[in-house]
Amino acid sequence: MTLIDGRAISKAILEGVTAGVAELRAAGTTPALAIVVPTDDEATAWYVRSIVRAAERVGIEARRIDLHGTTAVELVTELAALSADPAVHGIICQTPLPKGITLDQVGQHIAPAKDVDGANPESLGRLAAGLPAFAPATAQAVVEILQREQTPLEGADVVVVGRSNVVGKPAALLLLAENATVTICHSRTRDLAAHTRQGDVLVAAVGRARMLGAEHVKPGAVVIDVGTNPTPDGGLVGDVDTEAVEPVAGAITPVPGGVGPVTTALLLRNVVTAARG
Ligand SMILES: NC(=O)C1=CN([C@@H]2O[C@H](COP(=O)(O)OP(=O)(O)OC[C@H]3O[C@@H](n4cnc5c(N)ncnc54)[C@H](OP(=O)(O)O)[C@@H]3O)[C@@H](O)[C@H]2O)C=CC1
Ligand SMILES: Nc1nc(=O)c2c([nH]1)NC[C@@H]1CN(c3ccc(C(=O)N[C@@H](CCC(=O)O)C(=O)O)cc3)C=[N+]21
Repeated sequence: MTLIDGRAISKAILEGVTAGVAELRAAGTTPALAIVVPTDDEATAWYVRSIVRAAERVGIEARRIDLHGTTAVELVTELAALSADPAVHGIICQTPLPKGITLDQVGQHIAPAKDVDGANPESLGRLAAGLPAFAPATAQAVVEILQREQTPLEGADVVVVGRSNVVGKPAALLLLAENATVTICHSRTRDLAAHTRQGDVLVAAVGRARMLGAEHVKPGAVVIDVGTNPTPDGGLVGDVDTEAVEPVAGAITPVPGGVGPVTTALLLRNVVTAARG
């Protein structure tokens, strides 16, 4: 069983990002990311700090805009202003959003060219149509990890558990583009384990601590655990019961140290892509 090292993958991606930033700066452009934070959620705050830290290291300017308890109108106005600001190349709007506001709604006001976390439904549509678009960084991280681990995807049976617009759905579209045979499971799926046991690759994006056990995993499968569930003692666990699955799986991403750090690196890579225009 291989424990996949997400931090090492993140480091390798960030080296490429640093080189890309240097090129842009030499040509007179300082790549800039706007991070809109409409929540005081603690897990989100951690993610934002980690984006800002990584951005500083690679030379990307990170502008943080705190809008706790904002209204839909205020949020949309801010996203539209950032979309029109030539000094801003990438925009990410953090979730969760205040009650009654959905990311699909406000995401429409992020210009697709700056939509580095794929929040605009237009970006998701373009992704589905096979047109160039930014995918959410987390969904990209799933595929990037599989590719770097040299997991064959063409013709492989890949099972994604979860169908959110941020993770499950775009991850399934990206895997389909790699010619995998993709099954998407969700809360209404009958006999989840019967499906997940077919997966040469299993992607868990549910948001339920340690929900998937040994009975859900095909022997030798590569398991990508996207879940980041806070524990009462301030820790973090995935959607997969890693200890139970270890004797069955071929490889697995740990939580922490798996998909999370790769997500941050890919978000910044997207900013460089956006800044290149
Ligand atoms: N590492 C990272 O970078 C990131 C990690 N995450 C983590 O990934 C996880 C998923 O996030 P997100 O997609 O936003 O979550 P959502 O809550 O939006 O979606 C969860 C999905 O899981 C499905 N689901 C819920 N319960 C079950 C069940 N019992 N059996 C099968 N499917 C079920 C839901 O089905 P239905 O559609 O039917 O309701 C839904 O499609 C969370 O732990 C989140 O913290 C999220 C973003 C980034
Ligand atoms: N629009 C939007 N896009 C997101 O991608 C998004 C979001 N909103 N809102 C919040 C969630 C959460 N999320 C994480 C990313 C990285 C880690 C991460 O790197 N975690 C570390 C550990 C953190 C710790 O130890 O506490 C790791 O997994 O190794 C965690 C969580 C992205 N999210």
